[in-house]
Amino acid sequence: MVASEPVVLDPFAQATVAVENVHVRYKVPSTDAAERKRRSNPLARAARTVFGNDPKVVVRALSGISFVARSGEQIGLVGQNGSGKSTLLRIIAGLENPAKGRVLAESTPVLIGVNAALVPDLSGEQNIRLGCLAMGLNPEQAEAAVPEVKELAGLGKSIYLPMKTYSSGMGARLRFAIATASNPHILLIDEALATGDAAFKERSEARMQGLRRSAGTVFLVSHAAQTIEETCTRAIWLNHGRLVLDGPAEDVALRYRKWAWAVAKDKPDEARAIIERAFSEREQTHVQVEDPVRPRLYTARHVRPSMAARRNQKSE
Ligand SMILES: Nc1ncnc2c1ncn2[C@@H]1O[C@H](COP(=O)(O)OP(=O)(O)OP(=O)(O)O)[C@@H](O)[C@H]1O
Repeated sequence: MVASEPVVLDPFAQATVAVENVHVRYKVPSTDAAERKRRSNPLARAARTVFGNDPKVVVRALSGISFVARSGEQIGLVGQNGSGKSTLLRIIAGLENPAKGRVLAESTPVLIGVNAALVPDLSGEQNIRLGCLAMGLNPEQAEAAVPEVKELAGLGKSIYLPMKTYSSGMGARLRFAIATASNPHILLIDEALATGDAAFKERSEARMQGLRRSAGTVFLVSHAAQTIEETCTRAIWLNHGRLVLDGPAEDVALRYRKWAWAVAKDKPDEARAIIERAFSEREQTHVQVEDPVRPRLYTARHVRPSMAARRNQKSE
């Protein structure tokens, strides 16, 4: 009997984004008096008193984040305030460089609200054209996208008014509609859906489903575990910049909700136990992207005739 071959599943099949051991640190001034005392020698302390500079502390926004996103996945990022969700989106969008590690994407990721260079003095309609051009559409494509973006934003006559007159929710709706107009393969959304009303939520969810069908990858940051459960296929839970759990959206959202409940009810031991259990059960993803090895090209001056060829030359 012939032993059957082990089946090797390719975890990178249809990969759209690979995040490889990403670390992000910020060096920021701190007014903490204890920090001031602990960190400085008398000379530095005297200099700070004179020049008024606060000592710098390092904030570790992300520590060793690794995962691979694939086509058709809608990935929710959950975690408490300051856990690193927005930082991760900015790193994927290429707006910041990690201190260590790297991100590879198969096409340009579009981050809602930042990539679209909108101008407050222009009307919503003019901003649609501008935003579409900024995302790489040509003038004809931008013009053709206007009606659909207007309809998705659903701002009525306000679309003809300057954007500076919009409420934050109206601005968010327009940004969402513009960002999805270019049919990005990789779409990054930071709480955009939370700002819309019920009708807009329905339309934007339908639009996101359309994007998923067209084999894109959507990242969605939300504090609401329910939003993640309802709209995502997979979820990543971040805590203090570390990846706690990465798995099916329902499973991750359920555990995150239990943890948030324990925190809210002031049960730190229970909350810690939930995090530790999640850490211990987590399957560590090790991402290592192999750079293609370029064949070395030798110029003619490096090509030396073989010994035999040289002997033949001499004997002739
Ligand atoms: N530009 C920056 N300079 C210094 N520190 C920063 C900067 N941006 C983020 N941080 C810090 O990095 C950590 C992660 O912040 P981030 O905004 O990614 O968290 P978040 O999970 O998106 O939070 P929230 O849910 O409140 O939006 C925080 O401690 C924050 O203070």
